[in-house]
Amino acid sequence: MKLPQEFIEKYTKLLGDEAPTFLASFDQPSEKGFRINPLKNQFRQVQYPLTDPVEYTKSGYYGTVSGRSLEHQSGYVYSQDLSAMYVAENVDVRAGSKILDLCAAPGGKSTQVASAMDNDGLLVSNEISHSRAKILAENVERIGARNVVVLNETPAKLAESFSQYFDQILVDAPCSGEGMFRKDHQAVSYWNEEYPHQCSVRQREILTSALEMLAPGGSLIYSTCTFAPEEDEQIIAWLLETYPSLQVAEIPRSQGMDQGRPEFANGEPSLAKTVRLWPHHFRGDGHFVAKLTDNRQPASASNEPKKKKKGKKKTVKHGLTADQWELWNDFAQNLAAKFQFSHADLRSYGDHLYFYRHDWPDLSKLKFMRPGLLLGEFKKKRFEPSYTLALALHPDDYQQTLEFSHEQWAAYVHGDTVQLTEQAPKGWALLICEDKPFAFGKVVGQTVKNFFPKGLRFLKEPL
Ligand SMILES: C[S@@+](CC[C@H](N)C(=O)[O-])C[C@H]1O[C@@H](n2cnc3c(N)ncnc32)[C@H](O)[C@@H]1O
Repeated sequence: MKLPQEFIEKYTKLLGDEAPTFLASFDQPSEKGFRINPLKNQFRQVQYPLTDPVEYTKSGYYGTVSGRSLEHQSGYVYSQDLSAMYVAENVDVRAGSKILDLCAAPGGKSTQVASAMDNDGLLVSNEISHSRAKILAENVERIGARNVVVLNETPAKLAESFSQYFDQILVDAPCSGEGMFRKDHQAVSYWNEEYPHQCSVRQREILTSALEMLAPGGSLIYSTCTFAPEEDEQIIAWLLETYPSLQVAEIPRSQGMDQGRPEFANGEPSLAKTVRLWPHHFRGDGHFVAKLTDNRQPASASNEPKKKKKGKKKTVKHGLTADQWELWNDFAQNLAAKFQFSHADLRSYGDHLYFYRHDWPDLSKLKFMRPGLLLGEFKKKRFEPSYTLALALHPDDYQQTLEFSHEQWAAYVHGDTVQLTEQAPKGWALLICEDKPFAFGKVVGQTVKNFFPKGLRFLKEPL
């Protein structure tokens, strides 16, 4: 690969004797990884070998998965770079955690955090770019979590609504992407000597908003996929100087992971607790990760803002009409107990119905892609369950199921109507292939009408 001359000179100066191996690593092929998804039933039953686990993760494996496989479509696997999957492992998931992933698209880290949360607490997954936020929403939907809200906001706008709200914030910052050079040759063409500095200005802005949203006693995980000190150790040094309540936390390092380099910034010794994944030492493309904890006293019950006195009962915005409630209940009779939501936990936006817990914060002033789990759509006098809901179900969560062969699955995801060999009960059926729920279909006689979302249809990979 032809690297920019200034890049070669910069890293030759920074790394000395090590520079030639570092620079040569850009000509090595990228090694691939994927994660399996514990939110799914029988989540280890996938066609991909689980013989080579990634030791620093709970659900990562070395190997390649196809984006056009049953496992990928139904959210059982997620392809992810080996260094990227280290980042979210450092988020502490606790009971009732309130977590923000501020720069979240396409969703590698959000899906990993959501899988670990096991539908408990709240994950707000945000992306500033609308087109990327759409992809983020699709990826989040596939994994079948019920506790994720997908927003499309600027960090500053979010900070207006979520002052000191989150106990964990992940900032996987937009960066100069030097760790992407191997995979994305175009990333090399964007690079110039000034680029890391320009990125660092934006990173400070993003972090300023992030810190406004961090609850006292919470933690911030900051990561980039670049090697530039301006965007890595120097950003952490700036955070420590600007926010005296922050300190760098020790995070576990596995084989091939290096300590951060205090000498790349102001020499502050605690910068050695940050972690560098260099491509010439580690099997991934490269990352920088730091965890900072805030040592202000967490708000206790006694000093939390007092609840407003009882007065007029607030009407829930976007509550359901009586007709909508009845249509939903007709459908929900077929669902397992964990999907019997109370009226207060449902919201309708236009004709769309969402599960959104009443104790989650008000989103009405924010741009959202997915305000909670999309359950379905009201159409005239009927309720149509969503694809997203199908992906959040286990086979025994819905009464009427239909087992499809792999060929029938391939036809369905391509958008075809599927003929059955015998009659099945009329109405909605949860479609299942190899024990994996993958969509809803509507049965009429011996035909399953296709409700696979048009924009997601695809041809399965050639065998
Ligand atoms: C490194 S990527 C995030 C990758 C993601 N965390 C994942 O694991 O899939 C950084 C993201 O930050 C977004 N971004 C760009 N400018 C931003 C800004 N000013 N504030 C917040 N996010 C920004 C980009 O659109 C991009 O999606």
